[in-house]
Amino acid sequence: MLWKRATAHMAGHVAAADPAPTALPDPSSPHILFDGVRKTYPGGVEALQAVSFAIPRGSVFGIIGRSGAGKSTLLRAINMLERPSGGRVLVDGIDVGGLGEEDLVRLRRRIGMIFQHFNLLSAKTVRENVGLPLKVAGVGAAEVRRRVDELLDLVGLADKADVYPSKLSGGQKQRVGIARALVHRPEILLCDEATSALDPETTHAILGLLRDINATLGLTIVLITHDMAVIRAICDEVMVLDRGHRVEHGPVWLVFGTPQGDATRALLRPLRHGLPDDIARRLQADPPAQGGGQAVLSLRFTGESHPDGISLASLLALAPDARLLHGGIDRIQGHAQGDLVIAVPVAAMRSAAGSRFSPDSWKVLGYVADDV
Ligand SMILES: Nc1ncnc2c1ncn2[C@@H]1O[C@H](COP(=O)(O)OP(=O)(O)OP(=O)(O)O)[C@@H](O)[C@H]1O
Repeated sequence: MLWKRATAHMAGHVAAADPAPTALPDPSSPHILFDGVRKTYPGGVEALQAVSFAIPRGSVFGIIGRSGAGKSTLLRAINMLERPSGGRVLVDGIDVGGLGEEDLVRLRRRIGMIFQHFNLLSAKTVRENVGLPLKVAGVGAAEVRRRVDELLDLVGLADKADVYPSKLSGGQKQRVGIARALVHRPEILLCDEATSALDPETTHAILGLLRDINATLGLTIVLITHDMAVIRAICDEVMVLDRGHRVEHGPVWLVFGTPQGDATRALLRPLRHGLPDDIARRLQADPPAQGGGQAVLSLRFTGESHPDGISLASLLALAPDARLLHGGIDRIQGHAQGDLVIAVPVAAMRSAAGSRFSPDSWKVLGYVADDV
């Protein structure tokens, strides 16, 4: 089905140099499967320690972890740029570690790859950069031109075909990288920190392009990043890697809403709405002895009990005088989740505690004597 969709979209035939799959894969089987994959580098660094997980066909799958977690090693094991020391990587059920030279070349044509620093040849034009892998594969000049034109159109660079990379912005360079990665009509696209060198607006545009490509061509996209905002923007599932271990894996909304491990919580911290510094400085552990004052509460919504959003009426029912100080609710994969910091008069706390309104969790952060 994938090949049908890709071919229909690009409105062309598959050139002789393209690898042709012998049978259509079962759409419900994992596209890529890691089975106890280990990697020990010379010198004894254990970069991957018995990592097992599956990547669904046609998904956008994110692998996240801190620097040195083993992300690149894991990504590069999919096309055997990095050979595992143990375990297996299966692509369409085939153990890619057991492939001979020719089959490996074929496999690598089915797996496109883009990089943080684009890896373009500065002495070649955009057209030449994109067409080079086809030329190397022995595809005729007319077919190369036709295919390159299609791809430049797809990535929005039709007017830059004869320009050299030095005249392009970072985002345009990455678009060239994406076009080049798609020349063999791959079924899988690997993205190695593809947006790390780009500004936020360009990152947004490139992530949008990747999502479009995933939807239009049906490619499975596997990306590595250290930025949870990238995962939130385009991934269906995320796997968290820490010191070579798989520590968490699931749908993005679930991992964001209910992170299980310290590594995941640390990666999510920049996206959470914690207590603002100016309020933190004024917080006291107990209510003012003279009476009055405000309790500062943190409410957490994981997306499980209020997936359709947080009712304002129920917030008011919590305490009519409650004030929203800080916070945010995101909608991820149809689940409303986030954190709200509110102030409630201490006198109203008893009724707040008895309210029927229930965030997924809440706690009293402390008290302030006066209005915040
Ligand atoms: N060729 C190599 N030889 C020896 N050690 C290596 C080699 N490549 C990677 N490592 C080590 O393996 C571990 C995992 O590296 P890897 O590049 O996979 O991590 P990463 O999560 O991609 O990191 P980053 O986000 O910094 O790129 C690190 O401790 C790294 O120093």
